[in-house]
Parts: sequence; C-alpha cells; structure tokens
Amino acid sequence: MGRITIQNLSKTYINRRRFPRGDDDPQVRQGERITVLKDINLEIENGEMVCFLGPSGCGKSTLLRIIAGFEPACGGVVQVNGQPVTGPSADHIFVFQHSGLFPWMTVAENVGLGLRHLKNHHSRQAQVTEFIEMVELEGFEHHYPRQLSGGMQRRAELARALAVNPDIMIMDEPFSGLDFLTHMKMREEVVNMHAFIRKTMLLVTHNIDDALIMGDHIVILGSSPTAVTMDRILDFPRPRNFEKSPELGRLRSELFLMLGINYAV
Ligand SMILES: Nc1ncnc2c1ncn2[C@@H]1O[C@H](COP(=O)(O)OP(=O)(O)OP(=O)(O)O)[C@@H](O)[C@H]1O
Repeated sequence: MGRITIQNLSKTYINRRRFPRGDDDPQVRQGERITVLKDINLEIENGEMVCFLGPSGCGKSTLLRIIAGFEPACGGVVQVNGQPVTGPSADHIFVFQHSGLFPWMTVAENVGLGLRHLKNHHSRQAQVTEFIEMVELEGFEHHYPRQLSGGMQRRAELARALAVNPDIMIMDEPFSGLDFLTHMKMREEVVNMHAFIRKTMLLVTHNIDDALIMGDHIVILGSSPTAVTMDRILDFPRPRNFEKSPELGRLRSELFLMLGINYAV
C-alpha cells in the first residue's frame, strides 16, 4: 500500500549565511526565514503515478524529501498509509537516484541488493534475472556500472528499484542528462513498469510532456512561497497521444501557460 495524505504542510529554511559576521544580536543571528512550502494539501491514492511540475526552486525536491522522511516538516502532517512520517523508511519508500548503483558491484549484484532477505540463492538469482530481463539488460549481468551507457545505468537502477519492491517509489528528475531517444525509451519503460507493478510513484519533472504522458495525477507547484496551483487526476486512455486526443493537447497548452510559456512548442 502506498497511500499518502498531506495536510497543511509547511517548510521554512533558515538562511544563516545572511547574518553579518560578528553580529551578536540574537534576532539577527537567527537568520532570515525562507518559507518554501506553505499549506500544501494533497491526497495521493495507492498505485498512482503522480508527476510534480513547477518552476525551478519552487520546492518540488523539498516536498519529496519530506514525504521520504529525509527532512522534517515545520508544520502540518504527512501520512503514509495512515501513519505519520517521522523519518526515512527503507521498507516502504525507495528513492531512485542518479548514479545510485554501487560502482564496485556488477549489475546483478546491485539488483540483488534489494533481495538480500531471500535466503534461497536460486530463487534470489531467478528474481535478479527476471528484473534484469524486465529492463532489457540481459547479457550485461556481469558488467560494472562504468561499462554501461548512461541509459543502461538508469535501466539497471530501475531493476534495482523493482527488486526492492517498495510501496512508494520517488524519482527526482529521473531522465535528466539523457539524450532524446534514451529519454523517450526510459519514459516508456517507466510507464510499462508502473502498469506492471502499480505501485505509487512520485516523479519530479521539468518536462510537461513527460507529466502528461506518464501521470495519473499532475500536481503543479507555484513559487514564493510554494502552493499547489493545479491538482488534477488524468484519466486519458493509454498509450497517450497528443494528436489523437485534442483534450490532452488543450491541457498541454494550459500547462505551458501556467508555467509561464506563451507558445507551447
Ligand atoms: N537545506 C537548505 N537550506 C536552505 N535553503 C534550502 C535548503 N534546501 C533547499 N533550499 C531552498 O528551498 C527552495 C526549494 O528548493 P528545492 O530544491 O526543493 O526546489 P526544486 O523545485 O526542486 O528546484 P529545481 O527544480 O531547480 O530542482 C530553494 O529556494 C532552495 O534554495
């Protein structure tokens, strides 16, 4: 289960670097308070693919770090499956990171990390093989990360995430730095993987098309301080196609406008 409830969430950072050196005034020494998130309310259903969009610096990563328990909130509540988040939970949440593979381990060893609990060597190996096949990396089981292309490394990371089998998978700009075709391929793979595992996935992206093609639910955050400016369930049929679905195309133009771009490209 991966149901998330966020109520009146707020987050303030203190910019301690702002006080002048040697200033002993306690108020000044407290530093300038920067409110990043204010009154965020969201309901995320189990199994949803939620795409977060918003201008740079609006607090998308901060929000995901709070959900993952890496960062405390300053106000409000975040609950996962009805339980308040009080810290990181390796059992429930997997944070998909760039270069998250251990460089001294092969692809199979990296993927196998998530299956350490399986005592039977043969069933563990069988599952490692299954996940590696799922991301089409068969033949590269014994390669080290440095021997893989950027796209293959991301696929190996996906296989590792699948092996961990978390309730919630968090992906912060998972396609950044990939070339156009690899980006498209990875996007397709994540959509297929999600359709297969139906786990809750939270994905931060700067790419409106990614959000529209992938998301069951789109959340747009506005800045200064960040509030939810759009919270919308997408029920367009899949595979999604802008040419075949004029409504999807209209929503695309609307999102471009909301994010300050007048002419959708
Ligand atoms: N540890 C911190 N201390 C002080 N300020 C911070 C800290 N972490 C983040 N911030 C500030 O919080 C704001 C939101 O940062 P965050 O990384 O969440 O934005 P984002 O929307 O993910 O940005 P981007 O899209 O550029 O990755 C920024 O103004 C950032 O400077």
